[in-house]
Amino acid sequence: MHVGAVEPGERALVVDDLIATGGTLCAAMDLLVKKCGSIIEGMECACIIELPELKVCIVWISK
Ligand SMILES: O=P(O)(O)OC[C@H]1O[C@H](OP(=O)(O)OP(=O)(O)O)[C@H](O)[C@@H]1O
Ligand SMILES: Nc1ncnc2[nH]cnc12
Repeated sequence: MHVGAVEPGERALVVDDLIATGGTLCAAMDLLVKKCGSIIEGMECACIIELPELKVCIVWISK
């Protein structure tokens, strides 16, 4: 993620191409909150492909 990628007042959509354990997607969300949390109005995430055999269910809560 580049410095200044998200500016004050903007919304953020985090997209990962594939979700396996969800670790990468959660880490990206955590990074956004850590760096820009106080200036982001809304955050959502999405993935294109999931691996259903892993039966992953993500509950991400901003810390
Ligand atoms: O849900 P997770 O368990 O975190 O796994 C998903 C991540 O794994 C893959 O990336 P990878 O680390 O293989 O690198 P790549 O993007 O270069 O393929 C994929 O692109 C996701 O970003
Ligand atoms: N279990 C998995 N299968 C395929 N690609 C992956 N990328 C990360 N985890 C993966």
